[in-house]
Amino acid sequence: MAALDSLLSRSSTDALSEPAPDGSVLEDILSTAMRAPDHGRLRPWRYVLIRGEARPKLAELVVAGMLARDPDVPAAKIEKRRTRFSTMPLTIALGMHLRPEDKIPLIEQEMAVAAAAMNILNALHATGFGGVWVTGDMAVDPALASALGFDAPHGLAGFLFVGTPDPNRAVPPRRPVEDYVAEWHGAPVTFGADK
Ligand SMILES: Cc1cc2nc3c(=O)[nH]c(=O)nc-3n(C[C@H](O)[C@H](O)[C@H](O)COP(=O)(O)O)c2cc1C
Repeated sequence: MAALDSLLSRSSTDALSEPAPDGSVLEDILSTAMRAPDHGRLRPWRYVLIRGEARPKLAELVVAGMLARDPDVPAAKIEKRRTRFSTMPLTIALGMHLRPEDKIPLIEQEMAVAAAAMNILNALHATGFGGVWVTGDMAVDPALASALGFDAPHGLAGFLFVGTPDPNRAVPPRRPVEDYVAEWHGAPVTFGADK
C-alpha cells in the first residue's frame, strides 16, 4: 500500500484476532516511534509488551485497580475488562519516561509519546495489523504504572491493543478535512467543525 493511502485508510478497532506482529515485523513497527518528533531528543516513549501467559497477570492487576477505586463496580464490567486484557493478541503499555526537571515542558514530553504512539498505529495498519489506543482510569492508576515499571514521575499514556483486524470489517467513513482547516488573513479564524 502506498504510504499516503495507508495513512488515509487507517482506523482503530478492538475486534482483533491472532496473530499479532512479532519478530522483525514488530521491531520495524516499534522502530517508527524513533521517527517521532521529539523536542530536546528526550525520547520519552517506552513500550512494555504483554503477550502470552503475561496477559492474565496484567488483567488481574487491571481488575484489582478497578475494585480498589470502586468496590461496587458491576461484575459484568469487571469481566469485560478481564476478558479484553486476557485475550488481546498483544497489548503494548505506552510508558512515559518523564523528566519534570528538564527545560522541555512536560506537556511536550507527553506529546512526543503520543506522536510516537500514532506512528505505531500507522505502522500496524501499513503492515496489515490493527490496533486501538485505550486509556481510562487504569491509565492513571499509579499502582498499575508501578507494576509495569513506571514509578512517578514516570507514568502511562495508556495501552495499545494489537492484533489482526477482520479484513471484511466496516471501516467508518473518513470525514472531509475542510471543516478543520482555515486560512488566516489577519483576523481570527473560525472553523466549520465548530459551527
Ligand atoms: C489518548 C487517547 C485515549 C483513548 N482512550 C480510549 C478509551 O479508553 N476507550 C476507547 O474506546 N477509545 C479511546 N480512544 C479512542 C480510540 O483510540 C480511537 O481513536 C477511536 O475509537 C476512534 O477511532 P479512529 O482512531 O479510527 O478514529 C483514545 C484515543 C486517544 C488518542
